[in-house]
Amino acid sequence: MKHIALIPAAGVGSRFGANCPKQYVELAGQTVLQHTIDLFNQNSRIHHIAIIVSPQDAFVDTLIRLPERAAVYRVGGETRAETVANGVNILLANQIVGEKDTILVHDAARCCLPQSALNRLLDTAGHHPYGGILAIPVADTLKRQQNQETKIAETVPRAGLWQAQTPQLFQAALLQKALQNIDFNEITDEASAVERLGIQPLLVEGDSRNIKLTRADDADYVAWLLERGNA
Ligand SMILES: Nc1ccn([C@@H]2O[C@H](COP(=O)(O)OP(=O)(O)OP(=O)(O)O)[C@@H](O)[C@H]2O)c(=O)n1
Ligand SMILES: C[C@](O)(CO)[C@H](O)COP(=O)(O)O
Repeated sequence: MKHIALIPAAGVGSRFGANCPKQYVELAGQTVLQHTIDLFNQNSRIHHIAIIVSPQDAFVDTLIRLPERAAVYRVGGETRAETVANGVNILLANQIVGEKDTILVHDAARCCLPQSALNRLLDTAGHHPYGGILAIPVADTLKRQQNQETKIAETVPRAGLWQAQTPQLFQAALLQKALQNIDFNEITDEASAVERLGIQPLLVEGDSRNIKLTRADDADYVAWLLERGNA
């Protein structure tokens, strides 16, 4: 059984607001996507790294150094879920991944994933038939807003609530089935698609450093984390 990393990198980065998609912004000496590719390339347990970009991507060929274990697939979709579904389909159709091999879906924008968290996910969920995801227990008090207004409707009890991170790891055939015949706009992570099959993936303790570069004001912290190195 092999572990394959699938990196959806077909987003436009509208919340980040740079003059190119945020995965191609340079932080700590190289692009965000290059940092993400390299962190999987540093882990000998990862057999292949599949980078899924949009068919119109104008950056990947010039800005990314591909390690031997990695390949680019130009099958990105309109939504993150569609990008992942297209990626899983092409990997299975071309027998780059077998049905029982695991796929670790990881946001290109989470370029600070520590190796310790990646190994914890592989150790805990790598052989589990229902897979698992990195996540961290919610630490802040949660408020629900009143309809569209910026006033508090209620405080939501946080006990038992976790924030989902990536990687999200599943056997390839299960992930393909979960992403078939669904509304991609309703799916914000792979686990929620698998949950719809009545399956309960594992929650594996993530790491607060595994943040998703989302807005411009995340950039300084992400750059600082990258400069320190990820253990
Ligand atoms: N159609 C899409 C949309 C997103 N992604 C990827 O999914 C990851 C997480 O998405 P997000 O952080 O939301 O990135 P963007 O969609 O680019 O950002 P925004 O929503 O601000 O436009 C990113 O690596 C992004 O490139 C993708 O592959 N295909
Ligand atoms: C998959 C994810 O990173 C888990 O937290 C998140 O749901 C992606 O959300 P986005 O809005 O597509 O960035």
